[in-house]
Amino acid sequence: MQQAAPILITGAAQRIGLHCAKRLVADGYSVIISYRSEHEQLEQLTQLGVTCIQADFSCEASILVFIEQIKRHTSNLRAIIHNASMWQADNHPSASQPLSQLFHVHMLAPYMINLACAPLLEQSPIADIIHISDDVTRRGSSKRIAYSATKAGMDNMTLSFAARFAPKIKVNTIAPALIMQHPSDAEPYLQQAKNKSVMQTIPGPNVVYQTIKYLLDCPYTTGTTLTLNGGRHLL
Ligand SMILES: NC(=O)C1=CN([C@@H]2O[C@H](COP(=O)(O)OP(=O)(O)OC[C@H]3O[C@@H](n4cnc5c(N)ncnc54)[C@H](OP(=O)(O)O)[C@@H]3O)[C@@H](O)[C@H]2O)C=CC1
Ligand SMILES: Nc1nc2c(c(=O)[nH]1)N=C([C@H](O)[C@@H](O)CO)CN2
Repeated sequence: MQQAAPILITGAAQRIGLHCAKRLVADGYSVIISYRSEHEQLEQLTQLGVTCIQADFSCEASILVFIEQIKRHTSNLRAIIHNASMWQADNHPSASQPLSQLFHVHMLAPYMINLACAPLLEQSPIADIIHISDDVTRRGSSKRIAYSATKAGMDNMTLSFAARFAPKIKVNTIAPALIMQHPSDAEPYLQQAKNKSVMQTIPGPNVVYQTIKYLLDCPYTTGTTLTLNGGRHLL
């Protein structure tokens, strides 16, 4: 009897991806994650039965290696969630480095993985690709031009892949604003961030999981961006 098709979530050894991987396991899904660097949570994920595959998407060759590892591990997939990301500023000695690095992780890796793994998704009666983008693409970012531009490229890929893969595979974007803080974030920064939305809160990672579950469960939503920004666009 074929095992339930796993869900692949990239960059899930910490923070939002880790929370969503654990919730997917708790909800009965088989889960594969990618991770770039070692995290203490990897042992707990492994004990939960999660397959953890090391991958650095900053070069094409390592993306290809990762794809081969996925194909060796499973012949089918329920969903792919492209969560891996760097919140990188533009102030780098090499002018090209931020855009090149962020292009690889936010666009080239999802593009290559989607094309190569579509046949695995098509083995599932219902299949999803979810790009985790950022609400910042609505306005751009003066300090993170490369980050915002490559996330916008991811948004556009949602439209193209949704048209290409329908009706077997749904393709959607989740566009969060501030979801969870960093340990280094000071209270004045956090209060300033809360004031940027009418909801005046930092919701935590479960709102992303709730949105993922909606997309997994809804058979009719594709080519859509679901915004999780507390109403920032209203201010
Ligand atoms: N946190 C928030 O408030 C918001 C998050 N988002 C988006 O939500 C998603 C999850 O956010 P968050 O959990 O904070 O993300 P993180 O910044 O924690 O990044 C998630 C993972 O991506 C991995 N990663 C980074 N670069 C690469 C690479 N080149 N190859 C492979 N993996 C890589 C990191 O690995 P490593 O641990 O080795 O660095 C990290 O574990 C992201 O796409 C983010 O852009 C959008 C808006 C707000
Ligand atoms: N890869 C990441 N992208 C983003 C992060 C993050 O921590 N990692 N955080 C944000 C927040 O909205 C920003 O306010 C800083 O926490 C945006 N994207």
